[in-house]
Amino acid sequence: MHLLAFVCVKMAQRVLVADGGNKKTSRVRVAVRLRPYMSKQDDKHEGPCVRGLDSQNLEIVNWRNATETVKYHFDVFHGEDTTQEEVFLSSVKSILPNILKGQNASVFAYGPTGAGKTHTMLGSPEQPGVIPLAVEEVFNLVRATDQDEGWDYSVGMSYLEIYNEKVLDLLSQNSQDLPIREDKDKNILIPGLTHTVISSSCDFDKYFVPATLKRTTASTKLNQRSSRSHAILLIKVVRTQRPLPHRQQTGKLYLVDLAGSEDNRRTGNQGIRLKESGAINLSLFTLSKVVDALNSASGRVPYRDSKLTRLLQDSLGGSAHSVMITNIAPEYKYYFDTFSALNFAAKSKLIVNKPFTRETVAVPVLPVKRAREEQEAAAASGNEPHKKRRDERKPEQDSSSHSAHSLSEPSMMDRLVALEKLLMGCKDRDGWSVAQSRKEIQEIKKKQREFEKKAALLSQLAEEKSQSVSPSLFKNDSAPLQRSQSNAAKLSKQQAVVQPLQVLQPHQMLVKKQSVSSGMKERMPSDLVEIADGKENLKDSWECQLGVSALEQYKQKILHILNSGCLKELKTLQQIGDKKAKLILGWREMHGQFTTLQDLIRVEGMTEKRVSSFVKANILGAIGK
Ligand SMILES: Nc1ncnc2c1ncn2[C@@H]1O[C@H](COP(=O)(O)OP(=O)(O)OP(=O)(O)O)[C@@H](O)[C@H]1O
Repeated sequence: MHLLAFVCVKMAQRVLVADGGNKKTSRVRVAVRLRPYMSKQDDKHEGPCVRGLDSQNLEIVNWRNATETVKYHFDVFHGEDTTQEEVFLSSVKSILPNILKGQNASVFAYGPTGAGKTHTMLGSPEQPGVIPLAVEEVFNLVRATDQDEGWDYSVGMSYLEIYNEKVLDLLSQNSQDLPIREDKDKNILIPGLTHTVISSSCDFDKYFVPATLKRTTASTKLNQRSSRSHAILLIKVVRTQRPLPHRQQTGKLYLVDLAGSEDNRRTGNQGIRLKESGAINLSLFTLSKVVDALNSASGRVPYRDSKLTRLLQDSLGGSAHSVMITNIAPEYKYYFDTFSALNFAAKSKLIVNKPFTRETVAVPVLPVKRAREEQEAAAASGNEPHKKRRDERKPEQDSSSHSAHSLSEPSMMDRLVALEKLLMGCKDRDGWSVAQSRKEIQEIKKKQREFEKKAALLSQLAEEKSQSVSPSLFKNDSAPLQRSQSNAAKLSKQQAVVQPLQVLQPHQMLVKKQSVSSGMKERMPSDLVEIADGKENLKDSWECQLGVSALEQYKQKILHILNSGCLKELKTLQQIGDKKAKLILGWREMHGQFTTLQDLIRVEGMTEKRVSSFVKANILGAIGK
């Protein structure tokens, strides 16, 4: 053999074979699973607030008008009686063959805490969930391949959790926070993450079961064994062709059990639980922003804003065949979480991925090329030169325009970490300058504008869709979905719905006691009045004295600031500090406008009492001015 040829063969490298021309699109498939009704979760015996209509449709009571329902349409609806096997067969099984062809696939469970995500993904020995069933199916598929086609298969696994924004290896004894990197082909890599080759589903259990026991869980008021982290299991199938040039295809399957979105008023979280909850909600908030950005085709998708979205980059708007299973609970105490989860699921089904096969072949390369590729491989594994590492921190899009700022300005991640500190009530304000704050608000406002544009588009689409849906689709012979009659009176008070102020006509009220004195406070005493019908509705008499229309005008003014105010304007409101103003901006970005002041109850940290006090302080403050 010629010496040069020998060197070249010795230097053979696996290079990527692009098949970009074959890219087909694949919409994210969205399934919704309703957990069975649990009477112990319904201490007020109100019955369910949501129910299935058929295999794709469901309805939930409309919180604005309890006599109406809001209907949703998904790829699949799994009712309360659906078995684990049925969920697997109808939502997951069909995407698995793709990973044997070198394509990526992902299944992730989303939903409020206690709604059944872990049950769906993990299950129990008696009722195995998506993870054990999918792993078994992968081995079945490998066994069923035709040996004569000349491919060898190898299956491996990695397993990690994202806990308090740290990536921890569940297959390692002493895991540190692991870095996330992206190679030149946009593959997300975690240098240092354990990859274990497995030969059967029994072999899988050997590693998976003890690792799962290490996952961070804790008891909250809503779930005795609540997952406090996002768990991501990666099953990697590598197939290598026996004859030269040894083509190699790698398919990855991500099985994700997300931590539940949480309302800390109901979970009773405090201390460490509250801190975990802040991290969970922040990453789920970023997930929602990613979905919004993908739907609005707005250019930059904020994948890098949380570790979760960075790792799910390929599943949402990337190259994976993705299935999202949204778990919901039927009891009224989950009502608003269920409503948000359904809205998130509805917008996720608009996302389109572009799956394709990533293949490498062994080809001879010249030493100079090898040197460059080695550099790139080093970059991916984190051992690159200093300059390269700095480049990696650039935002995903438009790197040229950002690079000039990269040295002087903190990254989005840094600012989010600072925001996270604030959300967690940490007093450390280092690196949180006015300029940064302002810049962040600009970004939030920009996102808000995009959101509004998208909301208009979505409502237009929804309208078009509702016109095109045949009436029989929502045909429903069952009795209307309503709260149990015996509790209806109490319930109107528990829902975040304000009774129209007109019902509080002065002639209907009996003044129980009234203080007589002068001055601002005395003009608006907080004495109690009783509604003539003898019900428990007690109202501050300052509201009565103000008159219905004046009161409504003040409320509308406050609502206007809540819906359109920037950070500074929000902070002009009584009882709204920096932290609360940011939470309001965040809520607006996720859910749009507040319909009534009572909607504020849905903002983290706001209780019914705080909302009342906020309304009172602001109206009295405005009158006093
Ligand atoms: N489809 C179902 N059938 C029977 N029981 C269920 C079902 N879904 C959930 N459960 C039960 O409901 C409880 C809460 O479920 P699970 O722990 O899976 O919720 P989760 O969404 O993972 O909550 P978290 O986010 O707090 O971890 C568990 O006791 C679980 O066994």
